[in-house]
Amino acid sequence: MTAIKGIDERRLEKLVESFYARVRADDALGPIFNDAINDWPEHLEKLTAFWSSVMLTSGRYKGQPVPAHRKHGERITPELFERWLSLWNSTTAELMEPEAAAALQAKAARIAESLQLALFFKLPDVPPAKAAA
Ligand code: HEM
Repeated sequence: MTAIKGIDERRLEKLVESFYARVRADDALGPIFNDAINDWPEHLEKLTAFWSSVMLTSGRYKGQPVPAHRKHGERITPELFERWLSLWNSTTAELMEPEAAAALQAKAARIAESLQLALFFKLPDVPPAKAAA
C-alpha cells in the first residue's frame, strides 16, 4: 500500500491521544472506557500501534479486537458505534489533512461494521424440518 499523505506515526499518536480524550469526556462512551481501562498510556500506545498497522501496514499491533469488545458486549450498542464514528469523523477532520482524514474515516467505518457483525449479528433460528408424515 502506498503511504497516504499526512499519515505517519507521530500524527497517528496525536490523533489517538486527542480522540480518546474526547471519548473519555463523552457522556455515553466515557463511562465504558473509564471503567475498562486502568492504564491509559498503555491503551493509547496499543491504539496507536493498531492504527499504525491499519494505515501504515507496520504490523505493530498484535491483538484481538473482537474478544476485547465482546468482554463489554452487554454495554456496547449500535447507537454507541454511531457515536464513536461521529466523534472519530470530527476528530480526524479537525486534526488531519483532508485525504488522510477521509482514509481514516473509511477504515474506521469498515472496521466498525465488522466489529458490529461479530458482536450483534445472530443467525435467525431455523425451525426444525417437519418429519415426513
Ligand atoms: C461503540 C464503539 C466502541 C466502544 C464502546 C469500544 C470500547 C472499547 C473498550 C472498552 C476497549 C478496552 C477493552 C479491554 O481491554 O477491556 C476497547 C479496545 C479496543 N478498541 Fe474499541 N470500542 C468501540 C469501537 C471501536 C472501533 C470502531 C475500533 C476500530 C476502528 C476499535 C478499536 C479498538 C482496539 C484496537 C482495541 C484494543 C483491543 C486489544 O486489547 O487488543 N474500537 N474498545
